[in-house]
Amino acid sequence: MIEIKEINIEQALQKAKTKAIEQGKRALLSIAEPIAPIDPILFFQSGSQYQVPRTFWSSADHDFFLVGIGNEMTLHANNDTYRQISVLWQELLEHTVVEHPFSNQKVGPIAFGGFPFDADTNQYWQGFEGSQFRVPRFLLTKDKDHYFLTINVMVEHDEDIETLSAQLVEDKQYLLSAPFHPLFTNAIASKQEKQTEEWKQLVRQATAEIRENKMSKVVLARQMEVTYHHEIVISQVLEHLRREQKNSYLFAWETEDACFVGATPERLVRVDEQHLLSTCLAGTAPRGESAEKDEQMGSFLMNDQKNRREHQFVVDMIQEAVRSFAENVHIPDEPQLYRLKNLQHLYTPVRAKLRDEYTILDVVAKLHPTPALSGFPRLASLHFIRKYEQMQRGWYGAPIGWIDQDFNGEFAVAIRSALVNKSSATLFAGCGVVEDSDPDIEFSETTIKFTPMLQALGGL
Ligand SMILES: C=C(O[C@H]1C=CC=C(C(=O)O)[C@@H]1O)C(=O)O
Ligand SMILES: [Mg+2]
Repeated sequence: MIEIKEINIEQALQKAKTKAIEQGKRALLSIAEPIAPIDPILFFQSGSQYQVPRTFWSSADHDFFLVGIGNEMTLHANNDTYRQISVLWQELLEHTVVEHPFSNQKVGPIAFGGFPFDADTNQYWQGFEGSQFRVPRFLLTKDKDHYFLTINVMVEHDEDIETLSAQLVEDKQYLLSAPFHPLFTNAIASKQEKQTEEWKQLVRQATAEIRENKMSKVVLARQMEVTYHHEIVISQVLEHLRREQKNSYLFAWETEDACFVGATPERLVRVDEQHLLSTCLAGTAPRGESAEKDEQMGSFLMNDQKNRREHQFVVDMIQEAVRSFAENVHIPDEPQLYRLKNLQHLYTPVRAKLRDEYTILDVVAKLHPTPALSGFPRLASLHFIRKYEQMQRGWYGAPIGWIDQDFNGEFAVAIRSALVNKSSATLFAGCGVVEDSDPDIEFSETTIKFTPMLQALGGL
């Protein structure tokens, strides 16, 4: 059995080598095969053995996972990031040999990555400069009950195929059969919310500027620093998030010494064969302790003018943007409730048919940042954030997701997240400030928004 697969890998490698010789440039080989069921988090954990960057993605219903081990190729763009990533991806695909028969599955060449919140500031986190998309060497796809392993490997014109093939088979076997390492709880050493009084003062300043008509809404973020007694184990964090944060995308993006990880409820856009799904998610209330209280909180949220306004800015903007490149746009008139473990939000789905001349990256470029993350109007609110917010957003609040070779894919907005660095973590939370925002209420809204990550990291 194994022998047959080895021969297949060798044959495929040979094909890629021939392409590399023909094109005078190394070629990417992408081969995929069905595999026995394996837990995506276990697969992610197995990758820690190799000290290579890992990536993790789960859809909000936790039915679809993409887990990457290693970094075979990075697409990196600093300027004109959306277009550049699109061009780099197309170029790479032209040098790719795809060997698998699964046309309806999300396997083969897939790039997973993110954009910075504000590409125009150059205030990046270390290791998260610009926009980066990664084609992992090993990619696990779990689509409901179907499991696949893709191997992506760059092949040189003079590649030693026998050696490379043996290495790939050995690594693959390790990754698919690694033992489960027991998880432990990260113990918290210290916790500090940054500049809380200054932050409330900034909310006051924002409401004042809104009343002066300088803008209508601005989303202000704050951060919390937490340190632990041990190095944080990302698979442990993901396991906790998978258990506790239903209705949320799970993501992790590792660099050499950091990891950006989170569980966000906010879809930016999904495109599947030009079927577009976007989401307006803004306006927040806590969950009630009893069913009755929860209902009360929900109906308060549905009827609260402040939250409805916060939400409507997002609906209006996304509606206008989607209409500019799609047909058959469907948007319900009224929002509904989107319930999470610690919070409930106002939610409006947007469905449309993307015109053929556009791809998901055009949509991301146009939608980000929505008024759920910057405010409205976009430029005035971004100006306020750039000038006054006392932190670097980096990839927080920015699009994170994946694209396949046909430009199908999905992007979430990276909120409810943390930047983890060995034994410390920076958590992020923001909220929409409108004319009648109360600084104390906005402050407690952001406090609740820290909770999911704080719990997952072991800090509560
Ligand atoms: C900016 C965040 O949330 C946004 C998404 C949903 C609801 C929001 C709100 O009600 O303020 C925010 O716009 C965050 O969680 O960091
Ligand atoms: Mg809010």
